[in-house]
Amino acid sequence: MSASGSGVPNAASGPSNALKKGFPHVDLQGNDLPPSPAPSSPHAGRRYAIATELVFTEGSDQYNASSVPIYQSATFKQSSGGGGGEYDYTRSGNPTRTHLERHLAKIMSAQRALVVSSGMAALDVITRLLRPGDEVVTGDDLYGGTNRLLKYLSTNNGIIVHHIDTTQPEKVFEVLNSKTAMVLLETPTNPLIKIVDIGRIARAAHEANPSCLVSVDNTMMSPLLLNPLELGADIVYESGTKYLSGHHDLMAGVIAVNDLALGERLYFPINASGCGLSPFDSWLLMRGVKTLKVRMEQQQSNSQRIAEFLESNGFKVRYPGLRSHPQYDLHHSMARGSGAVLSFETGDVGVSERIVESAKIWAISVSFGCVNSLISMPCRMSHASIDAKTRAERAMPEDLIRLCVGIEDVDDLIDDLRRALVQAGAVNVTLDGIQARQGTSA
Ligand SMILES: Cc1ncc(COP(=O)(O)O)c(C=O)c1O
Ligand SMILES: N[C@@H](CCSC[C@H](N)C(=O)O)C(=O)O
Repeated sequence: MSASGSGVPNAASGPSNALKKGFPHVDLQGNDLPPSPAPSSPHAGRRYAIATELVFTEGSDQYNASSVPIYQSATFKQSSGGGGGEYDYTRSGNPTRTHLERHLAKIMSAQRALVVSSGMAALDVITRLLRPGDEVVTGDDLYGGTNRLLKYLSTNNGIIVHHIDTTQPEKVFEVLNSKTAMVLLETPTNPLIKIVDIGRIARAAHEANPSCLVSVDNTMMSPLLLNPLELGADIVYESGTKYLSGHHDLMAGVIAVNDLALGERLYFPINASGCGLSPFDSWLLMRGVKTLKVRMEQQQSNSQRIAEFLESNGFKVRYPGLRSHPQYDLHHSMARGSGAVLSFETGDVGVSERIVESAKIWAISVSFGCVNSLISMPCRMSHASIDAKTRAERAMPEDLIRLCVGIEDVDDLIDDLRRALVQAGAVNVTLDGIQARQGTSA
């Protein structure tokens, strides 16, 4: 529809070329359009509770579209030969991506957010801040892909990587020094669900080297449950493939910072390499994030019931919602919930394999954060890129089963798991119920 409201563009009375250059908002048919459609959530910071902010957006879309338009365009016409338009080329910037970035910055309580093509692309962008000779201090339980990228950087780019048990801050303090350029933390860790004291380690890292960048992978928690920037981190990043989008229909990575100069340093490699998120995936992620709270709440309450079911039947379960978790208090001093990933041991790799293969509702799949429940064996799947010797040194149980809990009916999930445990021979069945087999659980 034309801005005049007639809906019929008048091509015959279109402006001259000179006029078009002089009036950038006049379209080819001569309609005087509202300003360049750059929909956004322009207010920095949250004004409402997160449940509201997740769905609430304000924009300057010319047609007041409720859902952000997908600007599926590689280039943007300029009003003069000197360029200068808000957007020129989608690798450098795109209105749909900007809309998402501003929305995420608000939700993540950050001054700036950047969205890229995957969680690993986000870490790649962050580690491009490093120079040969720089030291990185990180955990000994990390997502396999993170471990792989760090190994690549230490083998090929002269970065010195220290893998430390970050659940013990004193061990971290021993290696921090003036060359520590980055501390890279995951909490809870994937897949051992270990908890890291972000604030304590961030303070020590900044003392050792004031320009050290403390980066936190917040994928397991999402901004709904944890805001690492508020605990002293400089950079927070997440795989948007997981909870932020929630449906396993896209790959994305999100980086958020409060320091705008740091944000510019991170934007540079995104534009230079071209890993910014595509317009369509930006739109999908924008749609997905609106339901983060309802999804996560259901996933968490299901997880709590499932963790209690397994523990009460004699399995060693790792989940921060269980009082038996050795860092229960630390986790809940930082986070507003326990998340929806848990892992447990059976004591026997063969038994674990049979459980995974006997489950029906639980899909055998890597990843987490989806509305569907997933089951996997990290040592064979998500963490297979960590060699067996390193896995053993880091005490990763080969029989570990990871459950990534979805939004299904929790009784159905428990029934399916119980049946898989029985079918796999993981439990003794008596009139009183089931119990993990003697010697199979810790
Ligand atoms: C904790 C964690 N961080 C980062 C990533 C990387 O994300 P992506 O798969 O979107 O590259 C993953 C999984 O892939 C992960 O589990
Ligand atoms: N083949 C992939 C495995 C991805 S694992 C995805 C996710 N982070 C998880 O923990 O399940 C790879 O080699 O990266």
